[in-house]
Amino acid sequence: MKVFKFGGASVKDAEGIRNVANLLQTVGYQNTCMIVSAMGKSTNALEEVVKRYFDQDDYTETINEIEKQHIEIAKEVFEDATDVSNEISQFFNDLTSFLRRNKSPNRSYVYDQVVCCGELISTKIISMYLNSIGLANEWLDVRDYIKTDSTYREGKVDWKLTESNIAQLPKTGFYITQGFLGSDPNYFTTTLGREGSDYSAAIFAYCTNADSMTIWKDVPGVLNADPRYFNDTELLNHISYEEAIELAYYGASVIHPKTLQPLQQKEIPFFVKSFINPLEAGTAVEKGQPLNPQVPCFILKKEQHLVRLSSKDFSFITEDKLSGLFTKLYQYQIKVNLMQNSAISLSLCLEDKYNNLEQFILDVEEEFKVQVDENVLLYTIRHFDANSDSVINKDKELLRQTVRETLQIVVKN
Ligand SMILES: Nc1ncnc2c1ncn2[C@@H]1O[C@H](COP(=O)(O)OP(=O)(O)O)[C@@H](O)[C@H]1O
Ligand SMILES: N[C@@H](CC(=O)OP(=O)(O)O)C(=O)O
Repeated sequence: MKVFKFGGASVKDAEGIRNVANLLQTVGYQNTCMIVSAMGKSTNALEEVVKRYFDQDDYTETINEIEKQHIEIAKEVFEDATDVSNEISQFFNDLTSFLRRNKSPNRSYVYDQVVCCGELISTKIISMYLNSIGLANEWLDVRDYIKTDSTYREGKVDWKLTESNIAQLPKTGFYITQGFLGSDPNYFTTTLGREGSDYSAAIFAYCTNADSMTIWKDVPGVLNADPRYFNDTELLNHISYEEAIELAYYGASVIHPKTLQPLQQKEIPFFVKSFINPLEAGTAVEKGQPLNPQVPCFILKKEQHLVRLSSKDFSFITEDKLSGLFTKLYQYQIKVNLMQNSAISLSLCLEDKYNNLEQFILDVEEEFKVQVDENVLLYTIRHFDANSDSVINKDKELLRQTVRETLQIVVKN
């Protein structure tokens, strides 16, 4: 069994869907489990529905717009789109009636019940389309396979149950299922964190003992920097699991950070390839492979906040104070991407996905003097060399830290 993952960019429109069909015919699709994300940016659009619902704004227009976009794509790829359009409309009717019936004030729970539509619909359209052109496949509801706890928006996988569910699948066949989704013990939908479809693919690869896993991207593979922000990027032909984990952890968004660990555990060969040129080798991630070519790798994380905490009374920032601060950061779901301390101050480069920073600051400013630089940039350079500095505009450098082969620099935006 091999596992393929197609992200939103690969299936964003009719041309993308046709390209996926051609790709499958070119590289083969027998004994394959194919994990697919929502089309294009539909998860963002569904997030808007949730926002409107809780803001008590009209959300039906937004739902109608998303439904229309999917039906238009379906009409472009199917000769007769009646059946698929009915299926699509059914999903949106169910979504609207869920929102009308819902009494739960739990935003994260509602979020998961709403945004799951993106993946459910994209896989339905693609599965029906591939069947219609002779690529016989079976559509699976991933919520029958990937089981999680009830941490909505960040479901924690119950590996034992998930493994035994996926073990029921015959190892031959061509399956199409959703990335990003799971279900909790009550069969309510959960999601695995934004951009979590790479991780879903790794879960399937792990649980099927896959021969390989390939994620198909709009880039030739893993590059030594994100081509959106850096010029003259180079393709990394081979990297080790460890290197890939480090790159993903520091923010190379081409691979979701949770993806590598399950693959590494079973040493499943992992490829990142271009869905535009599927026969090109891309990047191979394998055990013990040295970085090839040996070049510095640049990672940019945007929307960071640099927070400097210093004691008001000149007392040392000791372990007990650090422990209190980190407990609060954990409670507010604020991620620490870099820290540096001195006797009486602590600098933290933070990511505030859930908009809790203001609350955190209010909570600590009785004890600490707090200075904040909002919306700063964090650059990480793995395997930096003497020339690496010149790549980054450091006019407004705020912080610099070197740990072995990794240099990190925080700059003003
Ligand atoms: N080191 C890197 N190498 C290649 N692409 C990168 C890297 N870092 C970030 N990216 C970005 O990742 C994008 C592909 O990942 P993503 O958008 O998550 O794909 P999908 O959602 O389709 O799975 C590329 O378009 C590129 O801009
Ligand atoms: N659709 C989800 C899950 C995902 O992984 O998408 P993509 O593969 O397009 O990054 C999201 O946008 O977060």
